[in-house]
Amino acid sequence: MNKKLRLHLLVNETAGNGRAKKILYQLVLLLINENIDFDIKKSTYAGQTIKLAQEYGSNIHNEGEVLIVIGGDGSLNEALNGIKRSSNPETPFAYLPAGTGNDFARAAKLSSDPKLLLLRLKKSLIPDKIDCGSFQIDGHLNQLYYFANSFGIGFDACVNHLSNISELKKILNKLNKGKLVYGLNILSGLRKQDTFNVEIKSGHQQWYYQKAFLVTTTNHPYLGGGIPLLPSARIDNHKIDTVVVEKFGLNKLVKLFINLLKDGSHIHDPQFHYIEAEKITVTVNKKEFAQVDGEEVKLNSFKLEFAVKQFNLFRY
Ligand SMILES: Nc1ncnc2c1ncn2[C@@H]1O[C@H](COP(=O)(O)OP(=O)(O)OP(=O)(O)O)[C@@H](O)[C@H]1O
Repeated sequence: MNKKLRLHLLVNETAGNGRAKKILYQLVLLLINENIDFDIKKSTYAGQTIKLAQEYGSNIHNEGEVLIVIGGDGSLNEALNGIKRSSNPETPFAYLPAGTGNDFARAAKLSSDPKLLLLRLKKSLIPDKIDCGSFQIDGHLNQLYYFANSFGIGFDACVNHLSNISELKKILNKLNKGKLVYGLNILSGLRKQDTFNVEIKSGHQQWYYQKAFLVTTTNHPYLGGGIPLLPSARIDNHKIDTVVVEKFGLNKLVKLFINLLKDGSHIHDPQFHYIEAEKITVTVNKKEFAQVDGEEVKLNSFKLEFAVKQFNLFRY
């Protein structure tokens, strides 16, 4: 017998340039039709989803009560961090992808159809354990942060930065083609991004690269709205992967990009490296562009301790 559902919707209406609003509307119609109790909280500023999810996780809930987060990868990141900071960090939640990139949903094979989510919740309220990454910043070791997708230093973060400030993104977003901006900024990123030294440690092993231009620790294959940087990465193998790519020229970039799209053989290139581990330390002693789950991070240098963790998600 199913428990009576009571759904708490937590929405970033700015996500996906209108997509979150549309999905919220579809879900609400469905809930009214099916006579399912619900309430709605909307984030009114960047960062508020952390607070709202933390409050939710810290309250006691009856069986049948479910938090549903509606938004893009940034909103998912905030909800995950809020739940993990709450007094019940294992609190499960559901996620309806409604952003422009939706990389986590692509990796977890989540649909943005509210009907499918509702069917799942009516069938079972047992959540699934999904990997996420955690990181600590040297000097702030008492605070653990989480990511569902990736933490990137260098090229991908530079492209992410250029895309986020791009006027073109606003226009293309309106045409539902916001993802294109990331592709268009790849060339500008290649010109802008310098190389840097990176030191990586995992267990007793150590690696040192002098001409890195992308260092991304990832929970799954995708970045930038579906680019399969590391096809072998999995969200349920209880490992995270750190990818290091050394600088190369435009000709090689084009060749590698074709291989990446064709069959994933770019990973065999001698300038492409990846390390799979449960724990990994990444050190970059220089200010570089950085992103976590698509949102910009500002740090003057990086000594980051990454680890794989898990969270409870109603997968469907
Ligand atoms: N009311 C708000 N006004 C402005 N920004 C907000 C508001 N609510 C949340 N945000 C911020 O919007 C950021 C981007 O949202 P989100 O990532 O969910 O959507 P997106 O960028 O369209 O999707 P994706 O990251 O999948 O491409 C979030 O990191 C969050 O901090």
